[in-house]
Amino acid sequence: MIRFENVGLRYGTGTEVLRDVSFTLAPGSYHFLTGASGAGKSSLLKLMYLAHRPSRGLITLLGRDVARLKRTELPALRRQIGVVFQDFQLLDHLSALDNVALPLRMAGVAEDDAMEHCVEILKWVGLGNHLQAKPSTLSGGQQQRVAIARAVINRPRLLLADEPTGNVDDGIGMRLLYLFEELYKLGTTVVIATHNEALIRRFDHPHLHLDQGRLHLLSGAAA
Ligand SMILES: Nc1ncnc2c1ncn2[C@@H]1O[C@H](COP(=O)(O)OP(=O)(O)OP(=O)(O)O)[C@@H](O)[C@H]1O
Repeated sequence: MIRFENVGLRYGTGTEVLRDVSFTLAPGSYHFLTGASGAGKSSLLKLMYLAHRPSRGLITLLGRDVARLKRTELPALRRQIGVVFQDFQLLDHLSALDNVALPLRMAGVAEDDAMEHCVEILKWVGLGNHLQAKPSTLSGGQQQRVAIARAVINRPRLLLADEPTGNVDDGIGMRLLYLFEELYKLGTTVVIATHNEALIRRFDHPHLHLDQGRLHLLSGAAA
């Protein structure tokens, strides 16, 4: 699913923020991505989404060597990936419901089915009373949940989420993790960056742990 070999990333002329990162994620695996603030978690997720190119090393994503990928091939690859980054990238002229429906409409899903599914998922993330709200009228935590609903709605092959429980209380955080768990059970490969030790202790998944730009794989029980 994802293979990194001796990957390094530097921004501009600065020092490397990721160094000699090597790992393989099997299809259908679930990993938490942990590490102190500034350790490089967001940078690693952005490499996995091809929002950044590595300064060195090899990345294979969904069976494709990223270095050989043409720019025109990028959108089709990204449509197989659900992402929740820290800036939620919602479309402000659309309602919460229409933001979540976007991936389904792009995939040609029948409108009635799409609506039913979107309403259901927005209710699950606690936004049943905000279906028609524009993102700018929602709180940060609510916008984050719209972004999460949009990322999971079409059962992506790969789900990447950056601090998805960062702006919500523990009850909603647990619901979100159950949502990711459901997706994982359906075969999605999941990588969740988080600081929330209390929540992730409830789920026994291995950790990709970043420490000063270097990656260590920790088993769920040891993490
Ligand atoms: N666009 C950028 N330009 C320059 N430096 C950057 C950029 N993005 C991140 N960095 C630097 O890269 C390092 C890793 O940042 P990153 O955001 O990946 O860490 P993080 O582990 O996600 O942190 P946090 O938990 O606080 O979100 C930091 O030193 C940061 O200052």
